[in-house]
This record gives sequence, structure tokens and C-alpha cells, in this order.
Amino acid sequence: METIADTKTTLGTSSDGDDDAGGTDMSVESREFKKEADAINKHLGTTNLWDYLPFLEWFDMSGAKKKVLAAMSRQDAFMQRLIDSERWKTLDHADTDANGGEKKSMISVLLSLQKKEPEVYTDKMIRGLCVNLFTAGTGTTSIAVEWAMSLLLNHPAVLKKARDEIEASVGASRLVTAEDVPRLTYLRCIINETLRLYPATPLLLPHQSSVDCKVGGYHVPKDTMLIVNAYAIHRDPTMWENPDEFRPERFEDGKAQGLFMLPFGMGRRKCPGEAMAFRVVGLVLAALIQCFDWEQVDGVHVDMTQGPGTSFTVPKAVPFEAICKPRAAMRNVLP
Ligand code: HEM
Repeated sequence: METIADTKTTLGTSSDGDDDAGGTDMSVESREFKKEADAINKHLGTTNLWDYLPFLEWFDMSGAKKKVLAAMSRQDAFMQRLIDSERWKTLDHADTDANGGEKKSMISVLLSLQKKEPEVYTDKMIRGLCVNLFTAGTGTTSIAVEWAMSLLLNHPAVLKKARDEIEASVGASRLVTAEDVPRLTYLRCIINETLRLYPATPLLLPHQSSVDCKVGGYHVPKDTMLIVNAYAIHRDPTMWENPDEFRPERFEDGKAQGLFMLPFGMGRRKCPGEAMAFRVVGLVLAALIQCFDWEQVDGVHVDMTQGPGTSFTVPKAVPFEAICKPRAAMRNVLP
């Protein structure tokens, strides 16, 4: 029998934003974008004296504002290059779909709208929208995958149950697809339980009261910055039984209905990417579980310490590391 070498795999981003380990298979464009995003994140999450003494913003003594603005301008130029290249593709195929009938990219959809309403869909607006979605949608989902894999490695029974579900629903003759994910209900419980214990953005995004109001008996004046501690809510022992335990079963058969959790926020400013996040995180986890056998490195529990946080997200302090081996059953499917 052919032997398949075990591979030590590292996923994700350490809390200092330095992603050497996970970045080796990234495209040049992805690396460039990530470099600027990391440069911005590094400063966005820090406390600035001008949060307390607003006049200090004018002096920018730490130089943080200057660095963030410079990185944002490089990110903007990068996005404009993507838009221009999509525009040229559209010109080349003036009479047909730029992608030859394939699914259109978001930029190409926005460029079609630009033709109809140029004053609304300006390049500046498209750049802003794309940067916003890239920034909000990439770090959060990769962090969620990393926490989920770490939890699975430390809970082999849960990992096995997830594998069994994929075996029963998809089998081993083909790779799991995005269409399979909604049927993998136990996998969804795992994602929910991961987001409960390790919400990618534990304090959501800061909100601001638009009018004077009362919250939980406290008077909140207009224009106050409000921060919701989702992390604490998700581990509230008055609500959740053994809140620190990783137990995806608590979400089975709608059992957790009515229990309060908000990893995507709530209300008008709730994350618009929730459905996409479940699809992407679900597909990545399902493929990793379906295709590989996983083991802890030297039998040591995966470190679950949380990092100090980069801007609004909280990744692992130590990136996820594990031994993975392609499954013999999937040899015909894996490239
Ligand atoms: C596991 C993955 C994700 C998590 C945990 C997450 C979480 C959140 C949270 C907590 C907020 C702030 C909500 C609030 O302040 O009340 C937010 C906002 C946002 N998210 Fe996500 N998100 C994820 C994935 C995505 C994806 C995949 C996209 C898009 C591709 C996305 C796009 C956005 C945008 C644009 C906002 C700002 C919405 C606004 O302020 O109106 N997110 N997300």
C-alpha cells in the first residue's frame, strides 16, 4: 500500500497579524491586500488618547492616523486596479457577458450598474464597497475556521460525529460542495457552538446612540459609544448550561432556540454576511473533515488561548497546528 506522509499543518493568523505560516499558498494579489489590511488593523484596534481628548487627533502624535491613511490609500489603488482590469474585460466582450456566460464577479455586476446610474455607482463607491466586504468577510471567517478546527482536534468524538454525518450525506466518491452544506445539520451545530464560545468579533462593532435612551435601567445619552459584550453574553451561566463546555449538541433539534446569542450582532446593523459566513465556514470545515485525518501534534491539546485581538477580531494567540493526513478513501478525489 502506498504510504502517505503526515503533514504538519498550520492554519490562520496569529494575534500579531503576521501570517507567514498560512500565507505561503496565497496569490500575489491576496498577499498584497492582506499586507495593507494588517497594517490598518494593527492601528484600528489600539487605544488612542484622542478617544478621550478629541483635540489630540489634530496632532497625531503616535503617527497612527498617518500610517492608516497611507495603507488605506494603497488599498484603494489596489482595488482600482481590480476595477480597471474588470472594466477592460467588459470592453473586450462588449456584446456578451464578460465572463462568457459564467457567474459574474461582484465588481462586474457593479460596473454594469455604473453604466445605468453612473452618478450613484462611481468607482469610489465600488472601491469602498469592495474594501468593506473584503475586510469584514475574510478575517472573521478564517478566524472562525481556525477556532472550529482547534475545538474539533481537542474533541475527537465531535470530529468523528461530523465525519460520520459527511460520510452518510456525501460519501467519499466526490468532494463535498456548497450545495451539500445546508444538509449537514450537525456541522451547523459545531459552527454555532464555535461562534458561541469564540465569537470572531467578541465586542461586535461599536454603535452610537442616536437619541437619549434607557438600556437595562441605565440612562444612555445621545451620541454615546455603545459596546456590546457578546463574549460575556454567550457564556452567561444563567442562560447556558456549563457555558464553557464545547457541546454542539446543545444546538441540535432547535434545543437552543430562545437562548440569546449574537455572533453577527442584531437589528438594523446586523452582519449582512451571515448566510455567506455559514456557507463558507461550513464548506471549508466539511472539506477539511472529509478529506483528511487529523491529529494533535505530539498528542498535546491545541492551545485555546485568545490573542490580544487585531482591531475588532480576536484570533488565537498561537495559530492552529495539527498533523493531517489525506484519507485513503479520498485518494481518487484529491488532486
Ligand atoms: C464568521 C464570520 C462572520 C462574523 C462572526 C461576522 C460578524 C459581524 C459582526 C458582529 C458585525 C457587526 C454587527 C453589529 O455591530 O451589530 C458585522 C458587520 C458586518 N459584516 Fe460580518 N461577520 C462575518 C462574516 C462576514 C462576511 C462573510 C461578510 C461579507 C462578505 C461580512 C460583512 C459584514 C459587513 C459589510 C458588516 C457591516 C454592516 C454594517 O455596519 O451595516 N461579514 N459582522
